[in-house]
Amino acid sequence: MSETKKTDEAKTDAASGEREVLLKVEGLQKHFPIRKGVLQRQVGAVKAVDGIDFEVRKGETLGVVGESGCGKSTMGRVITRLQDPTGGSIHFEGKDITRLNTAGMRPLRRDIQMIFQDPYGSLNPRHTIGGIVSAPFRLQGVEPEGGVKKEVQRLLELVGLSPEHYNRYPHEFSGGQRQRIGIARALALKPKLVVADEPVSALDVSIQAQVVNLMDDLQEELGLTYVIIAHDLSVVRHVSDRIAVMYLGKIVELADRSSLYEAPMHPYTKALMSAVPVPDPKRRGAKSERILLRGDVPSPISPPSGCRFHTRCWKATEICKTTEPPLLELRPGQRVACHHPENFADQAPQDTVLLTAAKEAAELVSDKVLAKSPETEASSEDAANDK
Ligand SMILES: Nc1ncnc2c1ncn2[C@@H]1O[C@H](COP(=O)(O)OP(=O)(O)OP(=O)(O)O)[C@@H](O)[C@H]1O
Repeated sequence: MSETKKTDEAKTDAASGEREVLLKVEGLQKHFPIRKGVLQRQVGAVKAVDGIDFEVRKGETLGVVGESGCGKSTMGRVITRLQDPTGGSIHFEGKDITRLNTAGMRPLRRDIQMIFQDPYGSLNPRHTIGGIVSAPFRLQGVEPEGGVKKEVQRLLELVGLSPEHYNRYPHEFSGGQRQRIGIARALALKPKLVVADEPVSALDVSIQAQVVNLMDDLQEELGLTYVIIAHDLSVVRHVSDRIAVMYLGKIVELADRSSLYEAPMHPYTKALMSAVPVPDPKRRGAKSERILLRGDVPSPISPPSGCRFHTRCWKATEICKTTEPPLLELRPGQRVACHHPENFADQAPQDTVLLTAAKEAAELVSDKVLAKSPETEASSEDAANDK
């Protein structure tokens, strides 16, 4: 994806001012029960989201990244209350919305909106664009000033479409245009929080940046707050103020964008970052730093003990298998859950013997990466000696 318009400095400046908290999530869980037999007894649960804490401040963009199956979409659906959480709490503008029922949530539906990944599936093909974008007004019984049609046409212009598109049907539009229609619909009621689940991943790479830029411009114009979910960092890297990295239902790192890019601390973050192509010619050697993760994300039905990433991590030692690392603020604005973080002092220096899985994982990591931290270097030597 090409560069988005905003400069790094502008976003960093915006992030640095402490702003009011709009959304606060504590200990959030979403477990899907697995039932079996005639009596449909519960025999287990898919722990899609398994205890996460974060806040979103007014006017900021929080990017949420992680591989497929890490629980990002579930998190998005739970914080917008499209699904009920199993545990934990969600506060919006200081109000506890964790257990609000449909009627209780109705007024909040104006303030919290969601944009979905699939611009083809999320628009009803039998409805005109006018009908689709005006639906929120009908559902909420809102009559905008100047009438619905005028407001819808204004919204279409706002997202870069023509007001003449009002009577057309979704099939007449390209993927990028359809996503603009989805954005117009989400913005109709002037929401305070927009949760966008993979908003551009179904689109052609050439138009991904256009849609992300549009969202960025609209944020400035309308004072929106975003949570943008993506499976890799390339989409969110230029527009996020802060980024949360999710792995198997947990947040493993949460940091200001610049801290995350300059010095990622969780090995999983580092692996995700190494998968993003680097356009900078000065870093031509970067390709050799690519970290390949072995296998898929383990099952969220029975996640690995201790640190959930230990089965794929090249730094994992015994403590990683036995003790879950807490999400700690190791540097201001950078929270990490790791016993052996990158770019920071080892949190369990006494524990140096690598697990077998780590030795195997290390084979997929270039020497350059392993050599970056003295602790890893020592551990990889141990691994080599162990063989
Ligand atoms: N309704 C459901 N019932 C049972 N399991 C579910 C349900 N929804 C999601 N899951 C499971 O929860 C886990 C997390 O899924 P989720 O879609 O939230 O992940 P994700 O990180 O958004 O991945 P993707 O990018 O593929 O959507 C997966 O193992 C998924 O199979």
